[in-house]
Amino acid sequence: MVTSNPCAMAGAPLLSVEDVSKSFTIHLRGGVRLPVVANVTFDVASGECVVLGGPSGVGKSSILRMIFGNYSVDTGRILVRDPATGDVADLASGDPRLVLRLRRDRIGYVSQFLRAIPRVTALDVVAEPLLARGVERKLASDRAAAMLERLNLPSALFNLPPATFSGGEKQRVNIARGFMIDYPILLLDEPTASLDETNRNVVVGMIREKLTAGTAILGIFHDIPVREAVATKIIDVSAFSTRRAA
Ligand SMILES: Nc1ncnc2c1ncn2[C@@H]1O[C@H](COP(=O)(O)OP(=O)(O)OP(=O)(O)O)[C@@H](O)[C@H]1O
Repeated sequence: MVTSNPCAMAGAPLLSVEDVSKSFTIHLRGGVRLPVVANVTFDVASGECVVLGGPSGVGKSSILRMIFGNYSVDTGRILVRDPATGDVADLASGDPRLVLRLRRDRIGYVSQFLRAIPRVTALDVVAEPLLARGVERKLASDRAAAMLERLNLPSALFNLPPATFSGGEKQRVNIARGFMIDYPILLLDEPTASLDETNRNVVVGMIREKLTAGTAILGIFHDIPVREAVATKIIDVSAFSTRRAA
């Protein structure tokens, strides 16, 4: 627990994971079932940065993907609270329209890898979340450029599609995109894994700003200095591992 960071102003949980379990069914192997996690229960409040820890393969990314609605949930609830009204929606209910609405309004997700779309420039990839919310193109582009400059992406790359960028350049485009909107909840899956120290520190600064603004952050950070700089709570996912218990 890092007491010096802004997460100290934690309030009501914006995200509550209650008794969630997940197993995968491998259809190409005769429907064999692979249990991964069970009884996953934790909260993330406004201004808190909860970090999922534990060994490789224990289920950290799977938990993030369930919370973003990429993976279905076998049992349990994923409650997402509206910070303005206090209304609560259960993302685990499996309603695809609800998942899309929560992704648009409440939950941002920075995955480990950028899914580059052919011919779309880095600037447009980053500006897109603003354009989708009706922000005028020039303003969206200016803000995207400022975000990429902050992340030290060379300006010569701004108008190129990221497909041929280095791993760290792609990751910075991905982070810039994920940080353009002030979602109440932000999920971060190893956002600094391919970055050098200078850019890791930039990202730590960006995370701390989000926390000060009241964002509830849930992340995976293998990088120990980054983890120590941002985490208010670390949850060892081994505690929920069905494999360990087996
Ligand atoms: N789509 C899937 N289909 C089948 N099995 C999967 C799928 N996604 C994840 N798994 C399995 O679930 C387990 C947990 O994977 P997960 O990626 O959540 O672990 P992790 O803790 O994030 O690992 P790491 O730290 O190595 O990224 C692994 O054994 C993995 O093979």
